[in-house]
Amino acid sequence: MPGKWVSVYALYTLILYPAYLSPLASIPNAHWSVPFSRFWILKVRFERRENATLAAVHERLRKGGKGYHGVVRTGPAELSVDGLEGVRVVYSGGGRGGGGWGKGVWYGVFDNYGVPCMFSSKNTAEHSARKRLISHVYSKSFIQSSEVARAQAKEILYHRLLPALINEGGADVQGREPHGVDMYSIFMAAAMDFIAAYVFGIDYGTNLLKDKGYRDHLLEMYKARNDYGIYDQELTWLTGFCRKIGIPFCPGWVDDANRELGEWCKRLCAAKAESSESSGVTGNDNSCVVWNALVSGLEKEAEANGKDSILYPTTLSNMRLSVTSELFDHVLAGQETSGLTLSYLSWRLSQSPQLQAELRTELLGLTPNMQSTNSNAGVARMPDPKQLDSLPLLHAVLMETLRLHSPIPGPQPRESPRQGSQIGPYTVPGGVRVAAMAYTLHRDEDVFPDPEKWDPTRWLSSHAGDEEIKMRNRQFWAFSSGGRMCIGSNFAMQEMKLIVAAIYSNYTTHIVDDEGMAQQSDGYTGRPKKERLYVRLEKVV
Ligand code: HEM
Repeated sequence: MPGKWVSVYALYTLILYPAYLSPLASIPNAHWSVPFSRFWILKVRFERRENATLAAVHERLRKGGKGYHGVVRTGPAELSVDGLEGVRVVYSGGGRGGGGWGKGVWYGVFDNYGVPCMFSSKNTAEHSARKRLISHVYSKSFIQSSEVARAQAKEILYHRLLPALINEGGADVQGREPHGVDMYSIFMAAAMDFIAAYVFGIDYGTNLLKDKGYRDHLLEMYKARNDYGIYDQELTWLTGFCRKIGIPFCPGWVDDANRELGEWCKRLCAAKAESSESSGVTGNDNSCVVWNALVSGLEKEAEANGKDSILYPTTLSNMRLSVTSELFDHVLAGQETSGLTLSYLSWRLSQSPQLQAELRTELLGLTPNMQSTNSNAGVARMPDPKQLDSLPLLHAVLMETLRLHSPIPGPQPRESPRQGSQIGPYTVPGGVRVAAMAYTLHRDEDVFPDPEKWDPTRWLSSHAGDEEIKMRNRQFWAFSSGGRMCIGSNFAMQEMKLIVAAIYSNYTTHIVDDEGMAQQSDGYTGRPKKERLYVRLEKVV
């Protein structure tokens, strides 16, 4: 008899409830099996085809018309949302139930040294307290007027980036045939040098543009870290269990790479901590803007609230590692995203000499412009950041690259608040994993016609109406949105514009070997298949 009741209970909990009675049962399924099991979505994820698959599901349902409200069920307690309404509810706390959409265990892999950083912190209130400490130094007005950021950019662009293009064989040098430079590697290095300088000061940051050997090693280690994170994110219980009983679930070299990267950042922090540099010296490229803001913010918080602070358990009680964990995240988050965007931008521009010529004309209108000529050789000329930011074509090529080749195209999962929420007509109970993707938002044909085409004119008022451009800006999601939106977006935009301006004011680029660039990986981050891009640089005179 008990066997009968067990069967009834199993039938109810495994079949009837999830498929017919759960509040999620009225949401269209991405696959018939999703109410009962995660098997389908895990398979799609591990085969690295989640973005394209979910985009096709949303597209099919949208075209079907009736009954589609931008929400698709992807697992027993998982949803995928597409469209601005879902994004507003999940990422900006709109709709019934308001805020409280937090991050779940999925982001635990971004804890460094076992200590959370802002990016991985789960509790919304704690996250806001962390963000408040440093968000001012990442604001657009602060960055545009920062003499420190300007001095650091000048050093990196003129004394590292432009020389590296020549040294690494990409640029014409009299008497030498250029064989092409790996711009992917160069851009990764430039992005790291920029963010590391802003965090630690120029001397205590990195110099990967010069140190190609360590750059290659670092990129290899980073790759290992990225490729295996998915196991911990999706099979958390299994990987935890395997660790407990001593069974390795990923190759030893992955753990070694993670450990070495962690030690590398600890060394950067230790060197900074031991330095005698005083904070905030105007115009001194050795000022460590983010370090100063974070450390002084935490010290003030400790003084004001001590053990009562919301940051005490995870951060103030373990200051040194917490600071290291936070800054480690900034340098890694700031490197790959900007490096990928610049690589795709350069790849696209290299296919269009005409567009390069138009961009150069625009760049040479800067006062001063960044062209180095025989008469101004060796003079580092820095444009006004506001003027640089207002160049329409430069902005358009960057926005279009971030749209079509978003460095984070994949799902950004959040957990519905305990009290539940409402997305469109659907009631979503607490604890459901819900995610939107830049990949689908950026391919909405109504907003971006012919979405697979890289077309910067979509962003130009000379080619598109004001309302169209406004609509595109609203749908643009490369940096996410709401309280957990990218803190580095303004820094990234300025740094990338400076790098593009420095290169394209002086060179025309031609593709030598772009194998793999067209195959951007399908996952949380989108990297080109071969992780390299060889171009030849021709000096413009
Ligand atoms: C092209 C450049 C960049 C892109 C496209 C980008 C994109 C993003 C996205 C989509 C998120 C949200 C991810 C999620 O919630 O899963 C994010 C968060 C974040 N990004 Fe960026 N990012 C860029 C550059 C940077 C830079 C330069 C920094 C350096 C500080 C940075 C630091 C962060 C941090 C700390 C967060 C977590 C913010 C929070 O939780 O409040 N990013 N970024």
